[in-house]
Amino acid sequence: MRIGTRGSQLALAQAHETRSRLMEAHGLSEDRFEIVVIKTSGDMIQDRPLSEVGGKGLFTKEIEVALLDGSIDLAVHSSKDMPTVLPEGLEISTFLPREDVRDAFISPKAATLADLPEGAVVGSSSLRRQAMIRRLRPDISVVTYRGNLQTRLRKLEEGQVDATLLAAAGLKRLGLDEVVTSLLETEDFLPAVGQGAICIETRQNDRETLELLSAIHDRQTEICLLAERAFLKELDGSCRTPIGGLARLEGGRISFRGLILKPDGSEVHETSREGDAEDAAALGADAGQELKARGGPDFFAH
Ligand SMILES: NCc1[nH]cc(CCC(=O)O)c1CC(=O)O
Repeated sequence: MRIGTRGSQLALAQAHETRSRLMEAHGLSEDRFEIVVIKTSGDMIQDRPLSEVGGKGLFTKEIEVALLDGSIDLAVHSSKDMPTVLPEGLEISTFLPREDVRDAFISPKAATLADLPEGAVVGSSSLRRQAMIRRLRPDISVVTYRGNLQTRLRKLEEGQVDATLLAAAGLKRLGLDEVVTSLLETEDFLPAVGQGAICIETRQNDRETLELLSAIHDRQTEICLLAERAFLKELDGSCRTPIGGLARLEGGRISFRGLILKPDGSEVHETSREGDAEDAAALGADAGQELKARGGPDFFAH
């Protein structure tokens, strides 16, 4: 079985986690799996914010080509990086149990975002994080900041910025939890849709692979992601719109919160829904439609 992945350290950690879970679930040895590293356009472009190049899909296209032509059998992704519309013939069939969904605050200068001194510089490449920071701390200057996790942490150490925000889940998977200064609670700082959830993309009707994967699938995560991705799909018009969304499942009930922001943080529209787990997708879509209407056309125009 061939497992396709990007070559970043985070992507490799996620591919290894998937392989370990498959080995354990089925009592298979490591040599039954080959990890195939695929370079994507997103990996090759390092000098510009991805939102300027075309955003989502940049980390998946080449991998999806490999899935479709049969050179890999499954592809491991961060749900957060997945477009809401997939190529014909492919599907997200599997979600692993979700990691911590929160954003982590990392700084040698302050314990929390609120404690940063006036005029501090925060590095982030995420439009959502940039807009949320500007909304909470209009005095802070936000600079665009790309590169892999290790590069970003080094820039922080070198003092090029005073703080940065990264997904707690990615840091955990890399064994870098100890760099986290504090965690941003989701009440104040809503994560990206899909944050913390590894998903697996497969060919539709590839029975053998789907059967193998069903043993490691997490239904709870799938339900939450159904709501979040349906929400995102309604708003997807522009990848330059900062969007946050999070669903939680408890006792068969789903609760969802979503928001859209202006990039400068000057305007925000937030909504929430509660309902039956069975209605996850409809509930997310409904929340997305509400925010789309409230934001109006100019909210999404750039
Ligand atoms: N866009 C990059 C990306 N895609 C997924 C993660 C973290 C892992 C996850 O959310 O599952 C990250 C890095 C980050 O946002 O800090």
